[in-house]
Amino acid sequence: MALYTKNVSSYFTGIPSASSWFELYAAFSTFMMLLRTAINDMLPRQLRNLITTKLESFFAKFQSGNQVSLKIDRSWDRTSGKNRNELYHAAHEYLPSRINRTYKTLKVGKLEDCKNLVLAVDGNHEVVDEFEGSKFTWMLDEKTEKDSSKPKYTFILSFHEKQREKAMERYIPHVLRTYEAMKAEQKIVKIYSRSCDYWEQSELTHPATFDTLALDPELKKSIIDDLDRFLRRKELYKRVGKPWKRGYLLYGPPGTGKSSLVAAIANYLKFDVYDLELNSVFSNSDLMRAIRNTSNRSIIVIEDIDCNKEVQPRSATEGLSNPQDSECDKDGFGKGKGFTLSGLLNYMDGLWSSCGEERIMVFTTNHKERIDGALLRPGRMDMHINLSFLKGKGFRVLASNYLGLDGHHPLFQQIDDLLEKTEVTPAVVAEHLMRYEDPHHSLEAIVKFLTQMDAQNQVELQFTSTTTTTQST
Ligand SMILES: Nc1ncnc2c1ncn2[C@@H]1O[C@H](COP(=O)(O)OP(=O)(O)OP(=O)(O)O)[C@@H](O)[C@H]1O
Repeated sequence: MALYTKNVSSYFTGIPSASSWFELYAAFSTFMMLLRTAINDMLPRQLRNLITTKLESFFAKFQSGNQVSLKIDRSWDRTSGKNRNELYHAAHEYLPSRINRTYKTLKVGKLEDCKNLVLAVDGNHEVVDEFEGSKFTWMLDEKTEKDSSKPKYTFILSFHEKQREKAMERYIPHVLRTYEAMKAEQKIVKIYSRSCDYWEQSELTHPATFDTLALDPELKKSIIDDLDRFLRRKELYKRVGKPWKRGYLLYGPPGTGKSSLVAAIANYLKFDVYDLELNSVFSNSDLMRAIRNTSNRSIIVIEDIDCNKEVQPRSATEGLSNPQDSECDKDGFGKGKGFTLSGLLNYMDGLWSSCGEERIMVFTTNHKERIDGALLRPGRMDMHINLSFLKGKGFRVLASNYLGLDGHHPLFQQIDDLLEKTEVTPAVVAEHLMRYEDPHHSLEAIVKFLTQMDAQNQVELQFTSTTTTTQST
């Protein structure tokens, strides 16, 4: 025991004092600072980066056994009909914004219909993203399967298994949130059109806004108010058990601004636009898949709905359907035997409530009277917006847009009077306003054009009344 006590005390007497430790620490810190400065001064940055990368990949080899890999396919499940994988699209947009020194090759392009350069992750190279002190490695994998000519894209997300919880609960939600924020911040409004079974996206470049639309100011205000109210009412829709969606019917002659209004709504709400051509839909299940694969906060546009025989008044198409079609109509969606009005109605009524929120559905037509009454009722088309011929107040907007005339002009009154007497679309007047650079010349040309139209109308009117009188005598 005595021996043990002696040994222990001699052991403690060998330990340096606290001040010695501090001296040692200070010397070590100074040495490290000098070393770091020397390395920074003597080695070029590229060489330093190379050394760091090599060291990282060297140590990574020893950790690969603990790596977890997640596969993020572009399509989730083709058979279920809900195949758009939001996480894939989020990664696609998010990763180019995280390019750092570990990223060596990058796809850069300038698309015809996009304003900015587009960046994309190149297959074969990793992108390492740091989040809360942990590394998450992404890789884009491209495979072409035997029975398909189209390549299949998959993102592989790898991380240390210790980070599993962080990845699932914080990192992936962070990627999705960042993607949503980027979309809102960068104001990238997309337009999607269908190609085969996919929605192909491009940037919506249509510059129309509510400011540039030549519309009656009261109508314009009522549309904006309706949109704002719709956005505010999430809770109300939930409380009353209605799907959070709104349907608009835009009707009026060609060239009165139906497509421009869709673009103005999209630019105002920052909602993506899905341009659904019913002629490319071959069955109810096809229609269901197309609508289900649209994202939240979007506008689904079905243009020229009267041109699709399927949505004309049912009396007009009664003779066309075959027994198989009516069989598949019972549930609204058949087994691919033809697309029907009831398929569309069913979808609008209830089914889409279970998949997605904040949807706006816009139908456009030049002939409202040709549309089946069932489609027109509130709940399906909540607001009917008549886009008509140009009148004085609308003309002021065009004069401001095209000629920069914001105040008064002596010819305005004459133009207003002529517009009251003629039926001319904003598209035609806009076309005339483009012809001259001088505003006064432009307005004179408009006066001349409208006067001619008015005179022609008078002649036609006279001719019609003469013919009617002759017939009756
Ligand atoms: N109300 C409007 N305000 C401003 N510009 C308009 C308006 N209407 C038409 N225009 C001009 O005319 C062009 C064509 O208009 P737009 O395509 O929006 O009409 P539309 O009603 O959708 O026509 P269609 O029925 O043939 O598809 C627009 O690009 C725009 O320049």
